[in-house]
Amino acid sequence: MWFRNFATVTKRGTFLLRTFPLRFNVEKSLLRDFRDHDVSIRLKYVQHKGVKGIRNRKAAYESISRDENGEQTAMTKDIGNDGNHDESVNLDDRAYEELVSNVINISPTFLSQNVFIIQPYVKWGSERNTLSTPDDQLEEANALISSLPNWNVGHSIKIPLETLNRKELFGSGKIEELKKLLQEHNTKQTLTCLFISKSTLSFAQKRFLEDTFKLPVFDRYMVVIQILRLHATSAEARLQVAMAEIPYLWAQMKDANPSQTRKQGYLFTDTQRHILKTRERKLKQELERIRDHRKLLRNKRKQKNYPVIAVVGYTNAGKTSLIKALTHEQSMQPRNQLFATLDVTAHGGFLPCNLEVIYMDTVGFMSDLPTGLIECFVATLEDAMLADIILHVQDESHRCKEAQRQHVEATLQSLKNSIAVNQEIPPIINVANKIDLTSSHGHPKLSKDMFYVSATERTGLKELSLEIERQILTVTGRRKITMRVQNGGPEVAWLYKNTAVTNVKADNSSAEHLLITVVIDELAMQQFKREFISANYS
Ligand SMILES: Nc1nc2c(ncn2[C@@H]2O[C@H](COP(=O)(O)OP(=O)(O)OP(=O)(O)O)[C@@H](O)[C@H]2O)c(=O)[nH]1
Ligand SMILES: [Mg+2]
Repeated sequence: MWFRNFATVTKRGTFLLRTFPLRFNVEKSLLRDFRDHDVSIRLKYVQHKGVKGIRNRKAAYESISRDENGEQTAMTKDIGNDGNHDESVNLDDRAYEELVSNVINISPTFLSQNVFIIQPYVKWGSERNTLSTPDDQLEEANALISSLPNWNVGHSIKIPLETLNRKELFGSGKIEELKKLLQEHNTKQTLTCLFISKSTLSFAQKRFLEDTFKLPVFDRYMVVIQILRLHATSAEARLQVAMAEIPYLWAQMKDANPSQTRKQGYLFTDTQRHILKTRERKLKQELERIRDHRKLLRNKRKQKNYPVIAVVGYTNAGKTSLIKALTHEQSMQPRNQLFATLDVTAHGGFLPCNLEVIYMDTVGFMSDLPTGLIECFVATLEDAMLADIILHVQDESHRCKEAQRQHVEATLQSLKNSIAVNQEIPPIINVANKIDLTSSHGHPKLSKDMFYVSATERTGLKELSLEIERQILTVTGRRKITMRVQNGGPEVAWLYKNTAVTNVKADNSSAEHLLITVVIDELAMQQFKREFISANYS
């Protein structure tokens, strides 16, 4: 029979429906059907397993750890990137997905959408955004939508409001205005949804707007979550994105007025709350495990004594492109999309003095995102905050570069407080990228506080590398010194093994000696002195 797919006959001749309470309406009709056929039904809630694949992930991480203890050849593996190629993770959870799609319209499949964007803004008073203009905000809203494949901007407008905190967001006058506008732009019924570019809308606001305009309504949180879901490929990123959804779902559930939601066909049951709680707990445990794993990797890097340079900045500023230009790592893929990078990854490179360093690529920042969303990525940004220096990459060609710079600086400050209370922010080198797109291209400005580069045209990189080197040597207590050593002696092999050899030349005063310039830290210096005390170094 057709219902055999989700029902089994028990020994007592009753049916066990393997279904989920969310489908209760469907089940009720099923019940009627079954009653008509005089069959007794016993409903059974089959407990979903929450975050599936957790055991797989444990095995995956154990295998990563095993790998690390084994033979390692490539530098990238050596410096310990997290399980980016871990395909075994499976976050599929039908019950949860159903809850998500009911509550926040997040679609697991990325259907094409023709979007009407509304950018609300406050003209006067304390709620006014002083950092970016409504046009800039609208441009960012457009970029967010364009970051999703098959999502097009049908039309976009700015709407001035007195406050963003009105219960229904828009007053009745504005609602009528918007209805007319929508009619004008939707004569062929091609618009599929509304995007209100505000960090979050309350459950009530969303339902009210959906009822009024007869279209699904998205806020920034929902759009960003869709982008993050799409771009999250590694185990860690997927867990973080999964975690990022939870506070939003809780907030929506808290918002929902039971009588109103029941009327509209949405009812948050205790079972749903239980699903959410279970998933949240499991995700937290998993992320905690990843955090510990990252700590291990960090300690390993520390033991290897590689200086670490964290590359941070606003999304799309060119962080990945800059690392690619500095390391020549061809496999890196910069993309013209917001939140293209969702993992903190390590990439090996060399400074002009030949010192081997690690560049950490990080998740981009963006303004007007709820803190819950950012907090989920905090663990990965921990690596950045504990680096030796930070490169703050800024898009020099962007109209809102100043607002973006301020936003990143403020976020770094707040990260400092939330991650490591006693930790000072590492020294920051400011990098103005994409100068090929500015009028000063060809005549780059010179400033000691800002390094002007083009990652794609590879201009300004030499000066930047020298500054990185200068700062790295200072903060890590390394020195660049020239030693006079026996030609072919054990000192030469020792120096090649334990230091970065910058230059080697013959000693004009003695054919038996070489002058070797190395970058060496204090510990290695002491060891060298102990082993080759008679060596003549200067
Ligand atoms: N013209 C020009 N384009 C650049 C330059 N640097 C990066 N881009 C482009 O800017 C876009 C974003 O570059 P990414 O390197 O992915 O930027 P990102 O900061 O890593 O972005 P997220 O990972 O999304 O935060 C890509 O299309 C790059 O090709 C540059 O110097 N000049
Ligand atoms: Mg990137």
